[in-house]
Amino acid sequence: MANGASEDGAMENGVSENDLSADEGSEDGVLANESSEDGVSDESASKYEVSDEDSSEDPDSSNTVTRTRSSNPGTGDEDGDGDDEDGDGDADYVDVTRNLSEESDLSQDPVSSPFSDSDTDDEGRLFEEFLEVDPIFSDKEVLRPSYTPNKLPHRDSQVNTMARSLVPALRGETPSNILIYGKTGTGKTASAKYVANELQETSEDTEIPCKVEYINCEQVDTQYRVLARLAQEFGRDDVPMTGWPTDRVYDAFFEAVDSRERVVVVMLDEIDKLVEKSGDDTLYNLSRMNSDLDNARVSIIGISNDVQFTELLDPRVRSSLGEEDIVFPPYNANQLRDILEQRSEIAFEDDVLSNDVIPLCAAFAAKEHGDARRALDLLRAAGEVAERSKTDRVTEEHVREAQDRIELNRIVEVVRTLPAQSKVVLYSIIVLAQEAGAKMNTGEVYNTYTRVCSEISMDSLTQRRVTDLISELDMLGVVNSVVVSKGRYGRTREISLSVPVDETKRVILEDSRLAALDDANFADAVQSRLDDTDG
Ligand SMILES: Nc1ncnc2c1ncn2[C@@H]1O[C@H](COP(=O)(O)OP(=O)(O)OP(=O)(O)O)[C@@H](O)[C@H]1O
Repeated sequence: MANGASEDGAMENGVSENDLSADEGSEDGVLANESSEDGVSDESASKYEVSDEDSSEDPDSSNTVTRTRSSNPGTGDEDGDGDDEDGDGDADYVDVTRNLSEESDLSQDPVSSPFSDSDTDDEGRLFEEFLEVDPIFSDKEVLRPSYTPNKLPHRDSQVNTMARSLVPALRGETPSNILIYGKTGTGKTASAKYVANELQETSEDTEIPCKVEYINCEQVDTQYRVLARLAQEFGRDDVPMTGWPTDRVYDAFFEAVDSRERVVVVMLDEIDKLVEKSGDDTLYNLSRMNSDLDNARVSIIGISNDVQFTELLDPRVRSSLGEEDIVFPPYNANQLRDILEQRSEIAFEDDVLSNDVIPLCAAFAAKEHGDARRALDLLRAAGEVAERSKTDRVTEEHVREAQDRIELNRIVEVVRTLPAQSKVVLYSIIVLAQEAGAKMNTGEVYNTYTRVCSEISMDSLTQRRVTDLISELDMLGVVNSVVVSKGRYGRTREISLSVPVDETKRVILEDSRLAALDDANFADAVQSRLDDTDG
């Protein structure tokens, strides 16, 4: 993940050099989770929160970031569709005893190495050079999203609430439906899967078995596919993934599930995707099944990072689905530290992390939105940076470099996926920034934009539309645009670039429609434009 960084691509990251050194007297010191516009300021960074309270109880889950997630424990098949999305096979519970002793042996015993003779030519020394360094990771896989931990610090109350709602299943009764909300990386899936595993294991000793079916609705996103998947899981292998009338698929699932006494919990992760794509029919049908079933009982756990999606539901579905709502608030820096500490004990060799590393990773992730996935990614990336620099210790500098690279990757992705017109607007801003100084106004951008458009024979938009595109670029964090007062000359919008020039330009020019700009020279045009403005 930490690739694609250019030498000059290092960006100002949000936590200052002094952030941690200022914390020496504080045992629990973490960075204050209050950020200035460009990150945690030096001032705020020298104040440390030691509170264990959640930094934010705000369940505002407007964040709709989605990603492919971990696999179903033991199967590697996250959505049950036969694919192993993360390609990790069945790596959810990895063997924590695995270590790199083989590599260490080689590195520590150069005599036994086939390349140990100093007279041998340099060819073949490639790996030896890397092996000479003591390993940093003892098991890197546990830092990846595909690993499901069996302890989840700071999620006791959510886990207990889930368990309380599901315990009737162990008595053969119908458990309440549950809706789980929270922003990305707040442990919703990890907690739900943990509870599901415990439930299934406990039910092995009871008369009536419980089965939890996990479905990721980002992949299985229509009623047909959900029902077909469920029918197949309950033994109806003959149900195709397309082609039957939906009623027939429903009947197949109904009969299969009701063929014996049992309790089935259908866990629909990213449930908002299902509802957005194909409405609430699936939820309606699943939630009214119990009144017709003779032997089996079905309940639903829905997981979403978009709290708004319930507005799309029929009120009957909404009330039946939301019998129990559980909110997963973002983690604060203290909580992320605990999560990282726990994971790092398995992931890293002893004593390779310097003291600042975990607090700094936690502080960066808390400053964004309390995302544990992000914190774990950063810790892993920092370890990889250290590994590449062939040191045997991960330091604060490695974390900062990893953070820069992650941030740069984010920007590259944002720029790459912009529509062509936005890329042209951004390119115009880059041209102006390079030729005429960091700050510019909308008129200057528009004039350069029309020149750029004619250079590549692209229709140009109106100035009003271009102003809208600049605002969108501002929202994406690619440019900074502020309205400044010019006294009696009124107000004007001042625009500047928030991303590294070379890297951004490179990504824009990858777009074949804009590639011709590589050779174009706008310096004269920009200069005459500025002369006009001055005049
Ligand atoms: N309390 C915790 N303890 C240990 N690890 C955690 C905890 N919370 C989250 N994680 C880890 O953080 C990563 C993201 O968690 P998870 O996938 O459960 O988030 P999520 O809320 O479902 O996110 P999304 O909405 O993006 O799907 C996983 O690697 C998970 O193991």
